[in-house]
Amino acid sequence: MMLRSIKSLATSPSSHILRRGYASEAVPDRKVAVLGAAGGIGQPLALLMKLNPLVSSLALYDIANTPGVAADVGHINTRSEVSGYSGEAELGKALEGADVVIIPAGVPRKPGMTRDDLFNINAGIVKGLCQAIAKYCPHALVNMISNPVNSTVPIAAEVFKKAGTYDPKRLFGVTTLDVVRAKTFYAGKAKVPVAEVNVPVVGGHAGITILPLFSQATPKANLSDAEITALTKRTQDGGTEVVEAKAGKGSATLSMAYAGAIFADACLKGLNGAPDVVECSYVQSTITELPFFASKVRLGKNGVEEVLGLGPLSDYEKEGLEKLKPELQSSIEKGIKFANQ
Ligand SMILES: NC(=O)c1ccc[n+]([C@@H]2O[C@H](COP(=O)([O-])OP(=O)(O)OC[C@H]3O[C@@H](n4cnc5c(N)ncnc54)[C@H](O)[C@@H]3O)[C@@H](O)[C@H]2O)c1
Ligand SMILES: O=C(O)C[C@H](O)C(=O)O
Repeated sequence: MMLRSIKSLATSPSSHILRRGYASEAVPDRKVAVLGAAGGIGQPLALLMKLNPLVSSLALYDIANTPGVAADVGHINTRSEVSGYSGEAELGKALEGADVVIIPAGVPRKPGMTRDDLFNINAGIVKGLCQAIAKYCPHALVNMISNPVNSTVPIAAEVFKKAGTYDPKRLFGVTTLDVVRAKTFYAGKAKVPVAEVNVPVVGGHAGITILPLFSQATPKANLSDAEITALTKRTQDGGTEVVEAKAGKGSATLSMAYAGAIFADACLKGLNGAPDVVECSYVQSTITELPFFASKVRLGKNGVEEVLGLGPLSDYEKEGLEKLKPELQSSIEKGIKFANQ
C-alpha cells in the first residue's frame, strides 16, 4: 500500500519535490544496469526502466552507441539518474553497485533460424558479461534475456560457480514474454478482459519447451481441446511469428522490452520487501528432474524466495511436459559444457 501510494506520487508532476523529501526516504535507492542498452530491446527497455520510480540509478552499457541513448533517456523528468557506458573498459563502472542487471546483449534471430542457432555468438557474449558481473556486482539479481535462454542461464550459473559467487536465488531467465503472449492470446480466444487474465507458463524458452498451462488460466473459460491446442502452439511459436513478420529485421523488441520491464520491476519490488511478488521465471529448480526449469517463483529480499510447484496439469499438459524434457536437458548440458571449456 505504502509502495503504491509512493509510486503514484513519484510519477505525479510535482514528483521532484516529493522525491527529495518523503519519497526518497521511503523508497530505497536501487541501481539497475542494462547490458546491450543500445539494441532493439535495450533502448525501449531503458525507456521503461527510466519510467520506473523504484529505480534511482540507471546504467546503460553497450559495446557502442550508448552515449546517445543515455543522453536521450536521461532528459526524461523521472527519479533516476542515467549514465551511459560504452566499450569493455567501461563495463566495470556500469556494473558497480548494481542491484539488478538486465542482459539483452547479443544477436537476434532471422527467419529460418532457431534460438539455438544464436548459441555460437551469444554464449561467448553472455560468458564475458557474467565474468564481469561476478567481479563488479556479485550480489546483483541477473535477468537474462539473451537467447538461447535455455542455455545462457546455465552458462551464467557455471561462470558464477567458477568465480565463487553463484547464488541460485539471484539468477533468472526472463520468460515473461511467454506469459505476456499467453495472456493476450487467451484473452482474445476466451473473450475475457485481458487485464484480468493470468496464465502460468513453465518449462523453458524455445519452441516446445515453452509450456503454457491454460488449464490453470483465469478467468475460467470453456475452451475446446482444439482451441487449447491452437493457443498452446501460438504461444510456443510467438517468437517465430514476430521474426517472420519482421522479415530479417530481428525479433521481438517492443513486447520484450515491456516483458523485461515487468520482470525487473518484480525483482525490485521483491528486493524492497513487497509481499506476494510472483512471476514465472527460468531458474535453478528441483520441481522436475531438470536442474533449470521455468515456473512460478516468489520473489523477495534475496531474489528467489520460493520456487512454486506446477500445480495440477491436464493430460495434454502432462504430455507436453514429458515431451519438452529431452530438448531442455540437452540445451542445459550444452550451456554447461560451453562454460567449462
Ligand atoms: N528472453 C526473451 O524472451 C527474448 C525476447 C526477444 C529477444 N531475445 C533475445 O535478446 C537478444 C537481443 O535482441 P535485440 O533484438 O535487442 O538485438 P539487437 O541486435 O537489436 O541488440 C543487441 C545489442 O547487444 C549489443 N551487444 C553485442 N555484444 C555485446 C556485448 N559484449 N556487451 C554488451 N552489448 C553487446 C549490440 O551492440 C546491440 O546493441 C537476442 O539474443 C534475442 O534473441 C530474448
Ligand atoms: O523468438 C526469438 O528469437 C526472440 C524471443 O525469444 C521471443 O520469444 O520473441
